[in-house]
Amino acid sequence: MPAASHTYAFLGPEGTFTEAALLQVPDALQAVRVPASNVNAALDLVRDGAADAAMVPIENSVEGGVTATLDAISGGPELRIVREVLVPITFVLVAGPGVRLEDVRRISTHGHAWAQCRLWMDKNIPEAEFVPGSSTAAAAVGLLDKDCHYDAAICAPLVAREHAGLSVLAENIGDNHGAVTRFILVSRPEVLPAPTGADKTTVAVPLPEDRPGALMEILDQFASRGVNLSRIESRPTGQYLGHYFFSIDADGHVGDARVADALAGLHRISPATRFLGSYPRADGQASQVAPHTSDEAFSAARSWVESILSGERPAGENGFAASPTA
Ligand SMILES: O=C(O)C(=O)C[C@]1(C(=O)O)C=C[C@@H](O)C=C1
Repeated sequence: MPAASHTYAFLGPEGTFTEAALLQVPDALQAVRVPASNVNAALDLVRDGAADAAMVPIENSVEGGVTATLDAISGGPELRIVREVLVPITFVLVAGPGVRLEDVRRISTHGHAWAQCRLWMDKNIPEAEFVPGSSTAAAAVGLLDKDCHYDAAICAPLVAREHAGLSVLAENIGDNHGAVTRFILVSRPEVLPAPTGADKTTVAVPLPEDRPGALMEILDQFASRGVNLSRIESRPTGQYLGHYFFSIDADGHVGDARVADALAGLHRISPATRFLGSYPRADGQASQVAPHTSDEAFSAARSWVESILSGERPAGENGFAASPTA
């Protein structure tokens, strides 16, 4: 993990939910924080060595995966997820001075924010037109520009509080009041956080082509080793029509024997599988491990095979038959 004097990039500008996620990382409070205009730009700062790590959104409880992030970390020079952060999401509708709710037609925000306020919009501003913004905060700050071509923005309450020129037209406009976005802190590939017992592992697995049951085989690598999946999404690789990869979050750490064995299985099936990191779960929830998938069970199984190969008398050679002297 980067030390306190390091540099963190994030999807900016100041006031994004991504910045709120970064501010949950204790090191980041004293560090240099560099806002980037999009997810790719934030990750490139890490790849180029200009930042030690970048905070980017990956998943929202209402709208699902942030495809810009899923795609950006799965291609290009390798990166590693070193931490995840959860942020509760609350939206406000803001406008410049003198604008009334009934005047609002064109509204700018991030696509994921717009998707989380659809029902409120249908009910309150049915004629609303979405103007895509690079982030919620960028859309809000854009209202202060004299050439702004939209009437209002959807952003975090904090942004409205920090800019005197913005007034709140409506509060709590998200359709799901329990919405949460998950963010990841991404570093260069040499970083691997130690196992904690409550970890998550992320991989990108290209689907082998023209192979019936390939997805079943991929899923079976996890299922047969007792590894739970918390997210699986298919994304086009972009190479040609019909070529997909799966972005997968699994419970556990690559240092856990069952996870390492599942990853080795994935690599046999799909050699271009990309390991994207093992890192502590934000909710601290420990993985459920069945006795036959524990590290001890894997170690005992390996020793048993090795003893067979070495010609030693394998422990438990008497097998399961009842001993005649028992
Ligand atoms: O625009 C922001 O404030 C962001 O941090 C991005 C983002 C996202 O990508 O989902 C983060 C949280 C909200 O769900 C809406 C937008």
